[in-house]
Amino acid sequence: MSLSADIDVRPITEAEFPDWLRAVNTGFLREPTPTEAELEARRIQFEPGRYLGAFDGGRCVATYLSFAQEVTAVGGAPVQADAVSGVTVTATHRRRGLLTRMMSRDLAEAKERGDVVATLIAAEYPIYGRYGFGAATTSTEWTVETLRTGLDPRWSGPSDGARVDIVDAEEVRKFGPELHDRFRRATPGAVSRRDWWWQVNTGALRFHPKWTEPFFAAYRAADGTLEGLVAYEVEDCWGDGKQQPQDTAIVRGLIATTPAAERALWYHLASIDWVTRVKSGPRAPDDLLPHLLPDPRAARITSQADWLWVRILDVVRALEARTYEGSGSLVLEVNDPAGFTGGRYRLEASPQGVSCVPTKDNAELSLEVTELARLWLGDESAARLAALGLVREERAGAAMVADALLRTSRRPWCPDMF
Ligand SMILES: CC(=O)SCCNC(=O)CCNC(=O)[C@H](O)C(C)(C)COP(=O)(O)OP(=O)(O)OC[C@H]1O[C@@H](n2cnc3c(N)ncnc32)[C@H](O)[C@@H]1OP(=O)(O)O
Repeated sequence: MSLSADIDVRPITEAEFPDWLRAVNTGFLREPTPTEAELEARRIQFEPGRYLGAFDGGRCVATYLSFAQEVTAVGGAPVQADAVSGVTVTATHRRRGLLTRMMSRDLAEAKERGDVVATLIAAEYPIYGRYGFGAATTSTEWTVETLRTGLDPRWSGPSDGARVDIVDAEEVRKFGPELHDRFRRATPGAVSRRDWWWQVNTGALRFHPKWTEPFFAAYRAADGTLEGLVAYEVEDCWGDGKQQPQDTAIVRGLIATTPAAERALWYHLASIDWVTRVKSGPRAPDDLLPHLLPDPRAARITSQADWLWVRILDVVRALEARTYEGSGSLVLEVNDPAGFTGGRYRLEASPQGVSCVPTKDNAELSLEVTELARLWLGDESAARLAALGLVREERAGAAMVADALLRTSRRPWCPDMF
């Protein structure tokens, strides 16, 4: 067995990409050898310096990649993020510190570059807290029993001049990116999508053997403005004796820039003949969906879990990038064992503006950088973290002040997996 120190952790060359991808597939327990189609499709994204590998002898035994992303802060500002993905360590080399070596290197480079945060979607909860990441958004999935919704069974589209139309993948590639840009800039926690995302999700780049073309439906307001898009597939199922269709519509993604678009697209899904069940896919925990239905109990929560994880690399820029609904002042003592952004800061904020500056004043709330990430987008409550012993009030009532400042009227949401 090689010691971890004998294993070289470094950026891969493009020539090493096939071996690296084989290691990714091995780590994610997929068929190891990539097809030519997968190799070509994934190679498009390759960025020298941002793809790390660990090599034992000639073999790639661990993988890690990062790419530039924007995550929307509370209030709509795009924040420069180091998005982390493709993290694997082959089972033969686990628990020897390889992830720690790759992560330490990448976060140091992100800090050096000036990224404000790092982001990822965690495969398992216990992996990333030790590196300063905190779960910053929650994802909820519903299953809707369409026959119970109480919707008018004769519904055939919006009645105010707006339209829902089936559109082709090619059209989606044209208008989707601009619609998504409007959507994500208005949605704290949402992240930017690369052109590659649209290619893969509309079938222009096909490498997954099980990928099938979904249906796309777009919503246009009466004045013609495109305000929503849903991609869904339908699982065909007929009841005993073929007397009753029982199809399930599975939503791959639904984005909308207005509540009217959201309503019309859910009504569309809940009104498709043969479809008796709609699986919503990942939504915000305070999504409008259940309450858009006359009988909200027709929508049942089928899963709820942490989704986007954030690692704050620059406390001042992260806290100054967002807006605040309340007014107040709070001294935070942030502990960052990795040394990127720890310190004592005075946050002064109101709907009119914010300042966050290093201070020598007494701390009022002490917390790890991990917990600050959980609070940053407004999804978590400082009072709850205090009750859990995860933040400490140095002044009585400081957690309540933090909540009045940091919490938001709508919860953040990241619809994407990356
Ligand atoms: C953003 C993404 O890509 S998410 C996908 C993550 N990848 C996977 O889940 C694929 C399967 N798992 C793996 O490949 C590996 O187990 C990894 C990448 C999760 C961990 O890699 P390792 O090299 O084993 O981690 P490393 O040895 O650096 O561990 C550092 C510490 O984290 C702990 N740790 C690592 N993984 C886990 C885990 N899954 N659960 C609990 N603790 C963990 C280790 O025990 C160690 O703790 P210690 O410092 O107290 O001893």
